[in-house]
Amino acid sequence: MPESRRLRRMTERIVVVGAALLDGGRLLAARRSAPPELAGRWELPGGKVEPGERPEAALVRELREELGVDAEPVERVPGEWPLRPPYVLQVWTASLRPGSAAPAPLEDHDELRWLTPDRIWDVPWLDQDVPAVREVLTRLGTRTR
Ligand SMILES: Nc1nc2c([nH]c(=O)n2[C@H]2C[C@H](O)[C@@H](COP(=O)(O)OP(=O)(O)OP(=O)(O)O)O2)c(=O)[nH]1
Repeated sequence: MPESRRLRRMTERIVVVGAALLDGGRLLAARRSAPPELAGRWELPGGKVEPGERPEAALVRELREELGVDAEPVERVPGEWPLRPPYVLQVWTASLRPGSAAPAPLEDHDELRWLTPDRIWDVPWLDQDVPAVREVLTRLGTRTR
């Protein structure tokens, strides 16, 4: 690992952006296919913010790579949730831009599901995502679309 990256890891937290992708009051959940310890559990699609990258830009990039969609970040969901150090999860609500393809599980996931608020807990979310999803849920139907 380059020295700059090593130092960054020692001294800083690295943000993972998760997208609360919303459509018609439903939230998109994605089932991880890897690594083995996370496979089968559900998460908010997204990924690591690269050095120098704005989190909103990382979110748009990750959703294009993982789901093949053209997404627009809407607003930050307040809070920050610890993952395996040095990672922390931050969440933005997002919507599909007009003309975007429908989400498809292109990489990292093997199933996607649009969940209505009453169905949010039907899937086994990653333990570390539960508080973030709970926060998203409180905003569904109020601050969204
Ligand atoms: N995307 C995402 N990652 C999560 C969530 N919850 C959680 O613990 N993680 C973990 C899984 C991974 O260890 C890390 C994010 O890695 P990733 O594999 O999704 O991101 P990436 O595409 O940038 O990764 P990489 O393969 O380039 O290293 O955060 C979540 O809700 N969304």
